[in-house]
Amino acid sequence: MIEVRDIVKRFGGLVAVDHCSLEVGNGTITGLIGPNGAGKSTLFNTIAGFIKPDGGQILLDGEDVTGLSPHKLFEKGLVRTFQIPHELTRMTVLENLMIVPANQSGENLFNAWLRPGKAKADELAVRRRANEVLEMLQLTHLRHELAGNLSGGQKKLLEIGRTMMTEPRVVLLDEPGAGVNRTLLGKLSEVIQTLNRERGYTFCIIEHDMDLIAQLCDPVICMAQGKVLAQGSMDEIRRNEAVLEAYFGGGAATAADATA
Ligand SMILES: Nc1ncnc2c1ncn2[C@@H]1O[C@H](COP(=O)(O)OP(=O)(O)OP(=O)(O)O)[C@@H](O)[C@H]1O
Repeated sequence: MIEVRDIVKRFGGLVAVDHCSLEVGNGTITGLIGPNGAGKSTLFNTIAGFIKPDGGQILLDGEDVTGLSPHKLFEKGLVRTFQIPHELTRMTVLENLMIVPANQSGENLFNAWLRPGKAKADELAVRRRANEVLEMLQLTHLRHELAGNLSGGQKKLLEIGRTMMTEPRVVLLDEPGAGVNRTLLGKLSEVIQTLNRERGYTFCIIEHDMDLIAQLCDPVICMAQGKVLAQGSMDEIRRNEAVLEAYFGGGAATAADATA
């Protein structure tokens, strides 16, 4: 689904992504791990169009999409989740979902005036979709709550919910488990797995919580110093010497420690 070919990204003299090549297979939940500063977020932002690479190519389903804007990539079905922006924290959970669909003709004042019936029908369809998403995320009881009042885990669910309003093909998730309690983490994994199995979403997930990665992801790709160091199942990654070296710099730790 995504092919990263020889991507390079420099910040001044620092090479954050260094001739990195990897693939995210269609229908997979691919994990991206690696020590701090390995270049994971920079690569993510490059794939999602927020950063222009200094070299290399990104292919989406075989099409060269290198350098396209996030907006164009979004239209092509590639979405990167973000923290709920500050302005949206003062809107309700339901409103946060309803403002996502870009092509809702009701948004256009002229359209609403010329074709009020169509705008109304679109709004109803979006509302129905938003309610389905809330149901699936078990957030229905919070639909009129301000997004800013949600817990960290509920906000993460809402971030994923916002991607579900547009039926994307690939979702890039940056640390979905960060700051989320165990109960909601279970819910979050369940939602990701359901979207993957039942709706065919492909996921690429950056995560430091190795339990979550082990539970969700196959394959797992480990980056270090801007490059891919190893790829395989979580079991293979746990046993990989180069991965250990990257995490511990040759210390006496075991592979289990590196990925625990
Ligand atoms: N905007 C920027 N300007 C300058 N340097 C940057 C910028 N963004 C990232 N870097 C540097 O690029 C390198 C890779 O950073 P990146 O955030 O991609 O790593 P990461 O693997 O996501 O790390 P972490 O797991 O800690 O989030 C780091 O050395 C970082 O300091």
